[in-house]
Amino acid sequence: MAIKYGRPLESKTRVVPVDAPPPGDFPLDLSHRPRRLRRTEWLRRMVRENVLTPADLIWPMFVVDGKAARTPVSSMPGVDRLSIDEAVREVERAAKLTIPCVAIFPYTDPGLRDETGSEATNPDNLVCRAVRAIKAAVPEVGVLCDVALDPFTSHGHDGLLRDDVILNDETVDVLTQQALVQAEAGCDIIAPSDMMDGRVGAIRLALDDAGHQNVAIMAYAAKYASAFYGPFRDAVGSSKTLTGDKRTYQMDYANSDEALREVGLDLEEGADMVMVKPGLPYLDIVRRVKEEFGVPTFAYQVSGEYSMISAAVQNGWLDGDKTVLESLYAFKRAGADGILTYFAPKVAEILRSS
Ligand SMILES: NCc1[nH]cc(CCC(=O)O)c1CC(=O)O
Ligand SMILES: [Mg+2]
Repeated sequence: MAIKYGRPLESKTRVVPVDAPPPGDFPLDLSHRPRRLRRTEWLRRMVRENVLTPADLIWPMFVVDGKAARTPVSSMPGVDRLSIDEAVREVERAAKLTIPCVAIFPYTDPGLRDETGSEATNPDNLVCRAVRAIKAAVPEVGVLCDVALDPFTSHGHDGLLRDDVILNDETVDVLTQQALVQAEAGCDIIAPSDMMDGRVGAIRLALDDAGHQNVAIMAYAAKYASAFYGPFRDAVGSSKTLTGDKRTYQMDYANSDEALREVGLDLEEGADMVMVKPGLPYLDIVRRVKEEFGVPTFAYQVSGEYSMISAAVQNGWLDGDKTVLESLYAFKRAGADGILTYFAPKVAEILRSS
């Protein structure tokens, strides 16, 4: 892949200072000169250890009710909420760019949100309608759906809330129904992002009972309670109503061994793939998970990471293409098999043109 940098320093500047020691002291008697392998683009390409391709990308999109509508998410420059017809067009674009999979997140009308997130299990909710339309138009692209109640609850939490406590087992029951309506709509990958205990096993069992043996599960297994999710909550419309934080179910960012226990449990319960989230600040976790389990391991470059880079690019402080490529190569280097990123279409275009 051609990353174009400026001309090499040597060709612009005189390296040897005028009053350098006499030329007889050079060359140094070095046994190793690692720079030899960095000398030219063909050589750098030849020894490159990791490669990023469009097949590494999962493209998250936000859908909204309406027709021919795109509404910008103000805290995510360049990202719009899409009406279903617009989302279908973007998935067609994903197909052309050979992006294998998209992830669909709904902005649920506030009037449809309630205490128990009942819209989550409506077989005709926005997500299910979007999935049906996408699979009908572009069946060759995979569709992943988040399982969690936060886009549907009036309080913005991922689970059922009673006396300020997020109920685990009762929530798992609802999530199982949510997964079923999504699978029924044609979703290929169910991705529980709620961090309730035992939900992967319950969902696997329910999917199998309903004949959905081929629907895969990508567990948000090591999902941390993170401030980097802020812009996403704007996008799905849960930030204004969210009461408190999610630290009783999402992980403490001070922990690392715990991530391995969480991943181990989700795999035992039947997860096909696991995810670490957020992304860049948690590459140590990606590396540990990949080394310990050797299963398909994904990372989510979350909304806050997207917005940080985009804001700096908008200000002219960072070069967008180079920064985005570098950030995604970092995931590959850490051992990720793929990355959920809002930069997916942009990156696929960069990769295609280089
Ligand atoms: N449970 C829902 C969910 N699924 C993905 C994200 C965050 C994604 C992003 O920030 O891009 C969240 C938000 C949260 O847990 O509060
Ligand atoms: Mg867990």
